[in-house]
Amino acid sequence: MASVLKSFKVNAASESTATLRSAFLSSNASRAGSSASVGPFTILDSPSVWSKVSPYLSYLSLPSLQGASATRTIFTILAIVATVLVLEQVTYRKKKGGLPGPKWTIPIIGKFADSLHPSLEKYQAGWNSGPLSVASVFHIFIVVASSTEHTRKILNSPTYTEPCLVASAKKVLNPDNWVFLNGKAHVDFRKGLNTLFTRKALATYLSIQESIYKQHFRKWMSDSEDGSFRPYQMPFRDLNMDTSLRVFCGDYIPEHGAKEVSDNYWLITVALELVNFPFAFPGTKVYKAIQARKLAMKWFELTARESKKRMAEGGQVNCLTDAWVKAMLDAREETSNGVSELTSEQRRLLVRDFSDREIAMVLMSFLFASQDAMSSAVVYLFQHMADRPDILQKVREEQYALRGDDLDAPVTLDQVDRMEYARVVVKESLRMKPPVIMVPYLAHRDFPIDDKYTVPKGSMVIPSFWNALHDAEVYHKPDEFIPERWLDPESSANKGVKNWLVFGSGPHNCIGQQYALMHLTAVLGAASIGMNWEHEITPLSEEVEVIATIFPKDGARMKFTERRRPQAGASPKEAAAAQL
Ligand code: HEM
Repeated sequence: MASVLKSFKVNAASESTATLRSAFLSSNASRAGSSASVGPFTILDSPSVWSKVSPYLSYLSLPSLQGASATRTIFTILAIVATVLVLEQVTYRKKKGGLPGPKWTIPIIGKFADSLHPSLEKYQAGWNSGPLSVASVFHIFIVVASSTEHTRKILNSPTYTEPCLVASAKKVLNPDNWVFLNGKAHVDFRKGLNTLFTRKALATYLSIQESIYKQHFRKWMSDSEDGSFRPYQMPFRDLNMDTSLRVFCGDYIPEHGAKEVSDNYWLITVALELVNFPFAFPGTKVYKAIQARKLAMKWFELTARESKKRMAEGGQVNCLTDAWVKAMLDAREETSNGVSELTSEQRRLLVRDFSDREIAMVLMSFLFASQDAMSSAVVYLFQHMADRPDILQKVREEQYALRGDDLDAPVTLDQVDRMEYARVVVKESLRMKPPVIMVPYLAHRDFPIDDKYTVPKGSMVIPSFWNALHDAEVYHKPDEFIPERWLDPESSANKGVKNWLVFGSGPHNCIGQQYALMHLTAVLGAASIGMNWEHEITPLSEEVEVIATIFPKDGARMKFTERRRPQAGASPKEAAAAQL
């Protein structure tokens, strides 16, 4: 989402934290300046402090306060504050009902301190405390769901819930971006985008992808020439960014434009935090993210403009934007000719003229939704494979069998479809380490989530996927990497489709999932025959860092070398087993 598009990152902005900290420190400092050794009552009672406070009261036109004795005023203020604090606790306890969670909420900030250092362990403690648990951060009442049933119910109850992005997302993405639509408007818009993920469209994207993978593989191998291990989290991210930009925009964006978008995109990732400085003042993370979005939008609008021109001239579809523009042109033409295979509904959705800006905003939403999730998925895919050479060997065997003698021939979508083993490896990797562990939704009305508890209107309600994807009843030995569990159609894993929540569920489920699975399978296939790679296992390799999505805490330290071609006449099994 972004990360994760809707990924709930409870990691506060460092500058907002800094602001809070400095506000706190400066308030302490001023107290220290007036009378460090006395308690707060005495501080505020002291004439020097009162002389500072009084002009502000007069500015606020509070004559009654000016006239009253300082002590009475202070007690009045304290009584109001105490009432507000008691009310806060009473409201929290009422909303909490009998659910697990802190008995009392820390005044005003709630679990904010915890949210500064999110960790999988802390989340797990909450998920394991019950199918529903609660917390509060800055008066936002949060209900976290950890069971498959509750999670699915939240995702599939659009009359009660809607996705709610972190506050900064609207500023970063533009409030009129389609991802903020709900209900029928959302369903309609989304139907129009389905045309971007048809088999025909995916085949076009695949032809772009492989050459980009190979460029990155070459770089990783050359960087590893000195034999040292390096963290590969960012290089994996770069591979995804390059692939996404070329798949979405083809060659409409020049090399330097793609670099500009890629270099600046990180500013967007880091601004997607639950708590950010509320105003996008220059220098803040949100401000920087908005500049990064403007820059990306400039290139995406250029893509839309140029694609419209080229497609109108009968050009070939070379990227996702072309596929969309062509579908719009075809729908319009077929409608005017009266011959169309499209349903009237499809025509209605496609014939409308999408402006360059609207197209650019969709591209922006795709990049935003995919970049962090895909990066996390690729990191863990390479890490799992390096840690399980026996499984990588089976992946290779399948690749050698499918590709035959010509390992340089471009891979086809039909071949990717037949990469059955690589596909289950990808599926297992996503199950073990789901890139998106939860997505924040908002209860826009009282939401009876089960027969015992109703989520109060206005609460944040967070479906989380980890427990569903590690449910021992569905996934035998859930913490072991067993791709074979997916090979038997009768296995509990295959029968437990309701637990497969990697891409969410319901009206907002991931629109890009077919493309994501195809991309991950193709990357794995190409890497397995082109490279050997090793992972330096450190004490932090299995520790999970939550940065919108999840990453190994040591940044995935790896090195890559070229994998030579197998000997002529070697069987796929021999080729896969050989040290090449
Ligand atoms: C491994 C990669 C990916 C993962 C794990 C992932 C996961 C998710 C999840 C969990 C959601 C929220 C679902 C819900 O609320 O029910 C989501 C939504 C979304 N994803 Fe993905 N995603 C991935 C890749 C992609 C890609 C490649 C694209 C675009 C090309 C994409 C576009 C979107 C969009 C646009 C939404 C919002 C859909 C809507 O609101 O209707 N995602 N994704």
